[in-house]
Amino acid sequence: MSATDVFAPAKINLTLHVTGQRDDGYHLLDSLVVFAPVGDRLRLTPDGALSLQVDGPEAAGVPSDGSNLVLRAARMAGQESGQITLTKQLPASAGIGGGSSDAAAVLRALGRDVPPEQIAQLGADVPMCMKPRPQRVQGIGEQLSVAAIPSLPALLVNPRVSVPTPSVFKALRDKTNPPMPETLPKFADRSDCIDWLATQRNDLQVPAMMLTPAVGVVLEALHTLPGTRLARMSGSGATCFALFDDTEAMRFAEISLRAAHPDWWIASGLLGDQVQKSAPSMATQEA
Ligand SMILES: C[C@@](CO)(OP(=O)(O)O)[C@H](O)COP(=O)(O)OP(=O)(O)OC[C@H]1O[C@@H](n2ccc(N)nc2=O)[C@H](O)[C@@H]1O
Ligand SMILES: Nc1ncnc2c1ncn2[C@@H]1O[C@H](COP(=O)(O)OP(=O)(O)O)[C@@H](O)[C@H]1O
Repeated sequence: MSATDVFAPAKINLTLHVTGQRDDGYHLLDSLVVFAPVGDRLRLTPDGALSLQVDGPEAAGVPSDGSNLVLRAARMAGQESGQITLTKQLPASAGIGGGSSDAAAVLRALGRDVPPEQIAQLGADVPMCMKPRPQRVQGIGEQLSVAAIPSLPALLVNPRVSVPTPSVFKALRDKTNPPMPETLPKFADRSDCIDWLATQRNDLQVPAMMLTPAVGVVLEALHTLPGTRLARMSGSGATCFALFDDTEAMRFAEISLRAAHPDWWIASGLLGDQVQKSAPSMATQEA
């Protein structure tokens, strides 16, 4: 039998409003999420007992045992056989949901009906990664509604410092912040969308910068690039994104950033575009 290849795109929180906290400690969110054409790749081969091999430029430190979300998702779907190779292109613990997107990609590839409540047990980010398209995410990550977002030329930048999500939530002082408007605006065009995004927030950005000063260094570098319209952190960090008016401005800024910071993980491409299953167009560079 032949192998199945799946693409697990990076998740970007264009906004991330923390609007409350549940009794169990989980935080209520209101977030606009898009996906990028950069991501991990998975190959599922149907022979032998269920096993996982992790390779690729970002594999270091990613577990290949039963704690990997890929194996947890496969077992949850009732899969007992087959070799899975996970090629990590996304840095781990980076606020771009790498592990969650990997888990969702396996569930998509296996095509079994797993109840949404079970999928959410893999992680708050996994439900939104099941259908990688622009969406508004509420609750603790389980309430999803499709959103209309124009494609956004972006740089994604990680200073190669991992940030544990629980510590960032813990460091957030005010847990109850305003949500996004009940009805999202209808964007006339890309520029209109970026203008509106600039009025919104990532409430985890300040606590992440306090815990990890490198986040502030990245944001400063992105703000000073030519053509940056908006720079913000994604998720709990440390990956940040910068948005541009067009792909030319994005590429120009990318060249300058790569020259200044050859040690950072940098990717570029159109966020929110229909993510291609097998032919991602985002360029990445290894350190
Ligand atoms: C912050 C976000 C925003 O999209 O992204 P990342 O930074 O992980 O990419 C997510 O909510 C993260 O989702 P995920 O990383 O899957 O979370 P989980 O594994 O379920 O939870 C990790 C820890 O984050 C905290 N957590 C997570 C989600 C949430 N709504 N409230 C929380 O307080 C809890 O401390 C939890 O123990
Ligand atoms: N497939 C996977 N890819 C990356 N990390 C994984 C995976 N499975 C489990 N993990 C563990 O999950 C943690 C969070 O990883 P990740 O999903 O990349 O974080 P984030 O959502 O912040 O980007 C890592 O520290 C790693 O130990």
